[in-house]
Amino acid sequence: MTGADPIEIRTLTTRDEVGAGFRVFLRAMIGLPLRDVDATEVTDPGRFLGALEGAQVVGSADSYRSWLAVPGGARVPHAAVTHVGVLPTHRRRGIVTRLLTHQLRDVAGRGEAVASLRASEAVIYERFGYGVASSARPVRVDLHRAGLRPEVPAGGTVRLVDRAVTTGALAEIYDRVRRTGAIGRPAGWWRLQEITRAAGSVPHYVVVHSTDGVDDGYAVYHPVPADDWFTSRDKTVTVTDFVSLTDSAQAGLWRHLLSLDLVDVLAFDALALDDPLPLAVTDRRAVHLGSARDETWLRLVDVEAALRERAWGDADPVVLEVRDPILDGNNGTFELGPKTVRRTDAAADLGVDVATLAAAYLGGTRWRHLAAAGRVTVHDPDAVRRADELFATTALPFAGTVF
Ligand SMILES: CC(=O)SCCNC(=O)CCNC(=O)[C@H](O)C(C)(C)COP(=O)(O)OP(=O)(O)OC[C@H]1O[C@@H](n2cnc3c(N)ncnc32)[C@H](O)[C@@H]1OP(=O)(O)O
Repeated sequence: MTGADPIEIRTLTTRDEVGAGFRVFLRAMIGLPLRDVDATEVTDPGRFLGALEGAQVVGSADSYRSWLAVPGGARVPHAAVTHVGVLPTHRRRGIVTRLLTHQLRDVAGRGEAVASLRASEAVIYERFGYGVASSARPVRVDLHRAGLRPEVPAGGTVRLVDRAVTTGALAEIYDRVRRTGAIGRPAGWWRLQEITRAAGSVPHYVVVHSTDGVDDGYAVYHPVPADDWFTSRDKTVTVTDFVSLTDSAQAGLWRHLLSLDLVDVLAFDALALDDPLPLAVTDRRAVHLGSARDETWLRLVDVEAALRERAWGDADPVVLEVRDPILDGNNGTFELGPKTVRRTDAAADLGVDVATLAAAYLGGTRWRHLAAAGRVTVHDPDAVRRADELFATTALPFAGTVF
């Protein structure tokens, strides 16, 4: 065995192996509850990668097949990367490097043009070509001070839904989401929500909104356990999932949540940085905006395909040189314009690594800011302005899904 590589990277195939991979992730994360879950129920078959030392799984990297909504509304085939972990006994030996490199090639082979993840730490994933493409922030609303302004639309009707019948109804609404940055939620994701809620002692409530008889939004919320909910003067309700397909649904759901009796504080886990809620209340200081944090870490797995899928603003073309140290097929120079995306031999106006391009791809990061940070090689200063116009979007990207 001298010289043999003791670590093998491969797809975990059996139920036992996938379970072992899932437990490696939970152990690596330390603080996540060690749930007694059948991992095959909450993962996509054939996508869970393991690092094996003999028969023992010591590292994990998984993904779901999904889609990503890109500027212009197209949905690009997407790998939602998750369950990445290496046992504390096996760290800093290059295991996750091998897993994530293997995974990127696997995702490319499946024809998925992009991958994204939520990062436990901000220093892990850039080396693998991921960049921060969307941000989010928590928001708290003081319900004793916040009232909706009279101009806010009335909204439609809201009904409380029994938890037992929710997943199908919510998935049907969610599947119509078009916002840039939204991702498809696979069956395993929905199943994990059900299992997590069922395992806890905290009640979860679901309200569905309809406009003219058509369901167009929903919210999932739960009380934050207080020592004594009955007498607490700081009763907080947290909204974990807020989906509105229309302005009517957004307003109707606000109306419901802001008028809950008993509740002192309404907390949203994560809202887009440009969410209009602060604009809709009479007392602006009743809405406390938390710190922005990275949300989508995006990887362009097939740069050319990803660039072709998104819509562009109106500006003269930019010639962009892209460097990708892992997926060689992405290296090259591309002409980008409202009517063209093509490889070219022309001299580049700007040069970036693939992670920096991912940060700009959904319109959530400005080229002039990236250039100011030294992350763009600028051959033609005017191209920075043109790139900002080409990549601009009306709304900031936001996913609103943790996986
Ligand atoms: C999408 C998700 O699932 S997010 C959850 C990610 N998982 C976790 O955070 C669980 C806890 N952490 C872990 O399991 C591991 O530390 C991992 C998975 C983050 C890294 O695994 P390792 O096998 O130790 O990484 P590996 O040895 O391949 O390191 C590659 C490089 O990244 C660096 N690196 C890896 N993790 C970290 C970290 N947490 N902080 C700083 N640097 C890191 C290494 O120093 C190394 O740098 P180098 O190439 O310059 O030497």
